[in-house]
Amino acid sequence: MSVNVVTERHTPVSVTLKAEDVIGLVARALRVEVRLTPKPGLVDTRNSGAHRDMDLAAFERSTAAIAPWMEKFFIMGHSTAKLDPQTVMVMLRPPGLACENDMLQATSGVNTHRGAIFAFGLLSTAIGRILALEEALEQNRICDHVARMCQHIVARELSSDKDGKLSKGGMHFLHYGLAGARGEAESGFRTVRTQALPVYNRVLQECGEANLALLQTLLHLMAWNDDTNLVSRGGLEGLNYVQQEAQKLLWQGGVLVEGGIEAMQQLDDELIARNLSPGGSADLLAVTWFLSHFPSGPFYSE
Ligand SMILES: CC(C)(COP(=O)(O)OP(=O)(O)OC[C@H]1O[C@@H](n2cnc3c(N)ncnc32)[C@H](O)[C@@H]1O)[C@@H](O)C(=O)NCCC(=O)NCCS
Ligand SMILES: Nc1ncnc2c1ncn2[C@@H]1O[C@H](COP(=O)(O)OP(=O)(O)OP(=O)(O)O)[C@@H](O)[C@H]1O
Repeated sequence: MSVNVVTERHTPVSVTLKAEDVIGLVARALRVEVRLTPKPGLVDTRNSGAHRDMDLAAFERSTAAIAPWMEKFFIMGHSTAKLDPQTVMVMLRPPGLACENDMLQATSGVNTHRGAIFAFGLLSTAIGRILALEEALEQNRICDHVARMCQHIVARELSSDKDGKLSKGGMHFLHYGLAGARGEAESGFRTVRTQALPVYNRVLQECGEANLALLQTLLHLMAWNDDTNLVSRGGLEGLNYVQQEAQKLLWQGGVLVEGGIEAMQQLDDELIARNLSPGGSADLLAVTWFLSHFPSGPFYSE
């Protein structure tokens, strides 16, 4: 199957998308995200953000360990294309957990990419499914297939207290109605489609610098994404603080004005001091970069 894939410079090139292309694109998305600097509270080339147990090298090892799994997700999506999408979701759990396990092996037990594995496992499966169904490989269609696979996942996994105790994600949902990574996937990455991709495309077109476009997109994600990582670390107060600070910076022009990069560095220092890390927004930034390589296509209602 031949599709138009857009490079960083947004030059459309015609390629044949195979499993190894998906592995390569996911690995690049994770590396582009972690190396982007300065990211407030997150691991980057400037520092390890608010994380005492991980660094850039751990992210590199983790990326190398999880990228090959994307082929398995892709093949699984391809070979189960005739099955009901919610059945596919059930089948994804064992390889999803095995991939998490490989990540933990590579990082000596540190969670570098749990959220990212969830998002990219679903995206790789959706791409395999779309190719098997001979449908168009477009952003909105890929997200629509993710949404269908994840239908009812929030209600099923976050509303019930299994064995009488709620998970961390379950607590966030019960106390604050925040559905985290599952909610974003069930909505077909709504925050990415409606906030992040439009900002990324606009800034890239206006200034032609991918790094600036990514940093400005990260600020938008931090301003509007209900990141449960921040709630885990700083409660609702921590989430509100990061959203308000990111909104303030955006009002001043974000990284696109003079002094914008220095302001990001200051926010980085602030988040480190408060032990806050917007890991969910970092995951969605990588998803944005990944999806930007596909044509948008028409919108599908849920
Ligand atoms: C859903 C997962 C991520 C469970 O995690 P948890 O209960 O801790 O959920 P929670 O939403 O709190 O956060 C997990 C991670 O998601 C990311 N995240 C947090 N908030 C958001 C958000 N709003 N949007 C996107 N990502 C987010 C962060 O990186 C965070 O560390 C996942 O580990 C899981 O269910 N694994 C089982 C394997 C599986 O079913 N895989 C199938 C697809 S591969
Ligand atoms: N550059 C990055 N720096 C830090 N976290 C990131 C980065 N990119 C993505 N993340 C996401 O952030 C999550 C890790 O955050 P965190 O360490 O707060 O989670 P945790 O293991 O649940 O918490 P804790 O460290 O308090 O036990 C991962 O799931 C990962 O997907």
